[in-house]
Amino acid sequence: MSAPFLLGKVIDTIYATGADTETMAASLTSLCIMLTGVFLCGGAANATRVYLMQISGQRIVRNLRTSIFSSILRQEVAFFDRNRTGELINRLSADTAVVGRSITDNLSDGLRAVAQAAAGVSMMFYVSPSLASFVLLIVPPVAVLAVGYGRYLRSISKRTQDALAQATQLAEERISNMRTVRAFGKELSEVNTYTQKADEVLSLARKEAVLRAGFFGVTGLSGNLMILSVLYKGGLLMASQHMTVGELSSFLMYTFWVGISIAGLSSFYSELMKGFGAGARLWELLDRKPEFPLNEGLVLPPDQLKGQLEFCDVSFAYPTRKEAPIFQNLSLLVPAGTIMAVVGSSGSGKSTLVSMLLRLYDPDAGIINIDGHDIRDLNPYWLRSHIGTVSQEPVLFSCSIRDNIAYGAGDPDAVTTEDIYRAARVANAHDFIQAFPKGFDTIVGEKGVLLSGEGQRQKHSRVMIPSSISLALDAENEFLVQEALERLMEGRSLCLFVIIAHRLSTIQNANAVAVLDQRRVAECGQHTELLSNRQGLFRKLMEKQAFLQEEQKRALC
Ligand SMILES: Nc1ncnc2c1ncn2[C@@H]1O[C@H](COP(=O)(O)OP(=O)(O)OP(=O)(O)O)[C@@H](O)[C@H]1O
Repeated sequence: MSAPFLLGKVIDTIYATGADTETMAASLTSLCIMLTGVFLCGGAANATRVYLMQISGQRIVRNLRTSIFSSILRQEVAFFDRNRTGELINRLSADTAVVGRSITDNLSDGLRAVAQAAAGVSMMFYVSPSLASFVLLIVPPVAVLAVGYGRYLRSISKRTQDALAQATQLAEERISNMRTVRAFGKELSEVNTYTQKADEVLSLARKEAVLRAGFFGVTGLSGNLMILSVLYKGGLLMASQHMTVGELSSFLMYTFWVGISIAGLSSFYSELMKGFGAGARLWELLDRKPEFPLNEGLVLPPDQLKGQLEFCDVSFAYPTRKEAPIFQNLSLLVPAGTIMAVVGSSGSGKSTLVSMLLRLYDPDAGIINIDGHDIRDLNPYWLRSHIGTVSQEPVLFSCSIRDNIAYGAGDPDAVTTEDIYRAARVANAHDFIQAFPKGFDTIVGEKGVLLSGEGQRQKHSRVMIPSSISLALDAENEFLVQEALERLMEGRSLCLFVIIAHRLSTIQNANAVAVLDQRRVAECGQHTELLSNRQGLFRKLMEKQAFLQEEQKRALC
């Protein structure tokens, strides 16, 4: 006897024979044994399913996270001007978690619900195709409703994740600039701003809850409608002798079964749509092709790299501020083997010049050449590995000083302790690092300004750009940094230096000085020559500088 009829036949037999208590007991016992068997097997299968889904789910999330992180790190620098740290971190942690949930546990539950529903519906059709067709008339309107609901849920989920990303962005910025927040006594107002952002997330979550409740209500109701229609239509069929009691009872059971599966399916569908919403930005990130290649292009043999640098008619505006050009038709030639100091008032574009040389941004017009090669033809990875920079913002990772110094090397694992000491000595940092109780093993915090890890890397540099020696440094540190730079410049066979400098002592080491003003190189020549021009910009700049330093000194006294 075929399985779908089995249960119906058992009930029919009991009903038709007016079964006595023993027959009833025997039937119930065999039913219990069968159910216990199914229950135990089901338990073991379920446990295996949960375990496997958990493991594979975590693996999916891990793969998603690493692919996204890799995609983020490949993007051009302008991408990071548009997408801020906190937001990206949120994508990496929260969005991937939501997507992970929707495709792991949920997918397994969903597949089970689909299989259960499919089996239930097949049984219904097997027992009575006409009754099944009638009962399932409810499905098309529910399906249409589900599509609309799914779309809306997806958009809400996307908005929720966006709002969450903004909240994380705000928190990240404020926490990482805690000193500024404290200095201005902005703690309470920042808490209020964050609360507003958190409220936005809450109000979207509320909308989602209402939507979900509505949808679950409708699917629950549709299950009940199915049962009512079975009772109504099945009763008619039974009265007209087209259906037996057993068939109707078993049909009813399968309808229950399908009703429960539909509840499972709704939950699966909701989670899936939520995952799609949260995943929208992740797919965008994954699919995004960086505007610049990372490691493609021309690599010059070492003997061909002389170090002549030329900016020809360069015009540039930051992609996020196209309306405010930084350079217009800027031209500058730095012959090989010379040291060029670049000076200019704050905001005149000194750092931008360096960013362009490092090919973090491409000019909107004009060309930047190194030894006659347009830097757009050169391999950016190779180019940067030959340019050493000393940043005015010493960026340190939260690990030991030793690891921070080694980070600058091509292969940090190959760096010896002696290399690290040498780099620290060159950077004038060896003695004060040794003075820490844990020396080079001292753990520095995020942005724990102690020293720059570039010493290592500069060993291999042919072009070097120490950027602004910050005025904010106190007198002693400034002297140490100056001295370190001079030491770096002395003992090396570098072809070209571009120094971005404020101090005359640094500028004096240069063969020529370029003064940036009004989006171009306003003056260029030897520093003595430029200083002798009383009306010249350089002269004015240096006078202002001297005045500021005098002020600073007085403030220190
Ligand atoms: N990533 C960026 N996106 C948009 N604008 C930027 C960006 N970086 C710098 N700017 C703007 O470009 C202009 C030039 O900045 P840049 O940092 O190159 O000047 P600078 O001469 O190095 O200044 P300072 O001496 O103060 O360091 C400034 O108006 C600055 O606000």
